[in-house]
Amino acid sequence: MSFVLGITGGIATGKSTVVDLFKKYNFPVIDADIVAREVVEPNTPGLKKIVSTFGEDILHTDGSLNRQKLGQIIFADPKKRQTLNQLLAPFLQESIINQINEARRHSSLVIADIPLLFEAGYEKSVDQIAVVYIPENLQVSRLMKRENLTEKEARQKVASQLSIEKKKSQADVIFDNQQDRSFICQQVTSWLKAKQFL
Ligand SMILES: CC(C)(COP(=O)(O)OP(=O)(O)OC[C@H]1O[C@@H](n2cnc3c(N)ncnc32)[C@H](O)[C@@H]1O)[C@@H](O)C(=O)NCCC(=O)NCCS
Ligand SMILES: Nc1ncnc2c1ncn2[C@@H]1O[C@H](COP(=O)(O)OP(=O)(O)OP(=O)(O)O)[C@@H](O)[C@H]1O
Repeated sequence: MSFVLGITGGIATGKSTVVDLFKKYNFPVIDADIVAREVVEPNTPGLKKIVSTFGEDILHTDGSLNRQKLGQIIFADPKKRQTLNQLLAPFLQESIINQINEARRHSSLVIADIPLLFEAGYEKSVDQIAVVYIPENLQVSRLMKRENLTEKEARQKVASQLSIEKKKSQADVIFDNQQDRSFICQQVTSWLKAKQFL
């Protein structure tokens, strides 16, 4: 029986940093952000639904999705964000669950990197949930730095998700990313050893 560890956290709390460590140990990773790109590639039913809801203006001239424009719309408007989430949820869920099941056949440990794990209800699809945690003010400052945003823009993005404190309170495992990368690396390695995956 293989074990599925769901990894989540808030935007810019360090999920990719943690997931990269699992990749270094060669554990398979399902990345929900990649799946979210695949289901809206040109000529997919997902993209057709987006166009029928948000209009042709949401496309680049080559017919691909203008992600920046859609991001600007949905991070500023909770109703439109909910519309997009509901519209994509079935496509995302089918693909994520299929990929998890496929990876389970080849590995004793499967990592599912799902930023919106709690918001989208994937709790039952994984065996344990790890939350990559930093306090909100640090989250805002790392996000501002990474994406060159103003504080207002960064706080708007952070507010579009369940708060990091609520996520932390629902976690089975907490990876604390407030210090340097060697500290988070130690926590991941300890978890792998405790679970006898190393
Ligand atoms: C709005 C979109 C087009 C923006 O694309 P962009 O390339 O700029 O960002 P990217 O996809 O890399 O997402 C970056 C981060 O934004 C956050 N995020 C993405 N979508 C949402 C959302 N609907 N609500 C809250 N936060 C979100 C996540 O933390 C994610 O890791 C894109 O994020 C999208 O299609 N979102 C809806 C799909 C979704 O729910 N993705 C998350 C999978 S769990
Ligand atoms: N321990 C750390 N110390 C300082 N900076 C860090 C640390 N961990 C990550 N960062 C930086 O913080 C930012 C967010 O990290 P990362 O991209 O891993 O987060 P994420 O949760 O995957 O983000 P998103 O979901 O938004 O893609 C990046 O610019 C990264 O370089």
